[in-house]
Amino acid sequence: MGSGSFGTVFAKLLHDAGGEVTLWGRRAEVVEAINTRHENPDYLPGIELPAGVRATLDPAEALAGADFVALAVPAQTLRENLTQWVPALPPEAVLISLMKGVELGTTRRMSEVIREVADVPEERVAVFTGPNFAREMGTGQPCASVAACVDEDVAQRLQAASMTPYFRVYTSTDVIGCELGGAVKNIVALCVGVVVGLGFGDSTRALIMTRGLAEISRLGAALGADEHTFAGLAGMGDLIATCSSPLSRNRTFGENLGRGMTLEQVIAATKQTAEGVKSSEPVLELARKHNVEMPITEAVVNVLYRGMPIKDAAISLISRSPKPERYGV
Ligand SMILES: NC(=O)c1ccc[n+]([C@@H]2O[C@H](COP(=O)([O-])OP(=O)(O)OC[C@H]3O[C@@H](n4cnc5c(N)ncnc54)[C@H](O)[C@@H]3O)[C@@H](O)[C@H]2O)c1
Ligand SMILES: O=P(O)(O)OC[C@H](O)CO
Repeated sequence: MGSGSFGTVFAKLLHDAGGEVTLWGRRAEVVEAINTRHENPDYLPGIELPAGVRATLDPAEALAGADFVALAVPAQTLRENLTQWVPALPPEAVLISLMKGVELGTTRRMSEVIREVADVPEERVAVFTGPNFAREMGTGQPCASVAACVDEDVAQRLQAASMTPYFRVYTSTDVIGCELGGAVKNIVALCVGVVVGLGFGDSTRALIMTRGLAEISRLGAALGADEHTFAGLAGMGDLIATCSSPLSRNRTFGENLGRGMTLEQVIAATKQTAEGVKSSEPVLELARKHNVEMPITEAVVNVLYRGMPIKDAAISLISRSPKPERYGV
């Protein structure tokens, strides 16, 4: 459900893994291009989609008879979209979140929004997350991800439905950790982007990534995640990919800010979803509720929403009081 970059490439993956897939899209020209040209020219130009991946504008048609319903809309529109789709959801279908965000206003993770809106038990909600750039997956580059569900059997079913010769899937029952890894790395990538845009090198980048992982782990521990998750694909793996790649929309957003563009200019230049921008405030709110320090997230929020000049935010980070490295973890 959602035919942007990731919804489209996930449909291809499920098809390549042997599934029968129908993709829902909201724009007629995208649906038409997928069905006739086997390409999504707006989001994945140049990537050939299998003829078996069919697209439709009708959510009920896409949902009919589905074993898995994968949700790939922007995190902040999920509640509104899913509310409309609930009457057409097959009663036994597993709902998969592909989204890496936290809801503004409620601080809910995507799986929590899904459970609330669709009124389903946690055993029917899974999360699929890892270091996966749509364009790289779309060209069949070797990649891996994590299929997470509190019910190990459901995680294994999703694993079986998404493994291909080019794509490896691991299972996890740590839904909280997997979701936090995916959502908070976007905020760290925004910060890394700023650092890159300012012209700093790999030492500074490694500093932000490492301390970023420390604050993801602190929040995870406070929310009941398994800290081992953050050393895996959904944690460190995705952090490395997103903070290192020019393909990342979040890193690119930060880089444009670091180069001196105004926030309005960067927003206007960003054509795809950079989840960290809107998720930064709810993540900070979540951290405050649980007495967790997240200085990088706070610096990002200060720059994006509180008018703090980048230079002041940088000084606030580097001049924090001296601490042992394991502080708070
Ligand atoms: N692109 C990637 O490489 C990648 C990888 C892993 C996870 N994700 C996650 O997948 C989710 C979707 O991101 P994406 O990369 O596909 O974004 P995208 O910007 O490429 O596509 C977003 C899609 O949502 C649609 N959309 C926008 N507003 C909508 C609304 N109000 N109602 C319904 N549909 C709407 C757009 O038309 C588009 O089809 C994000 O949470 C992202 O973090 C993306
Ligand atoms: O382009 P980004 O920054 O949304 O990152 C995409 C994926 O989450 C990378 O795993």
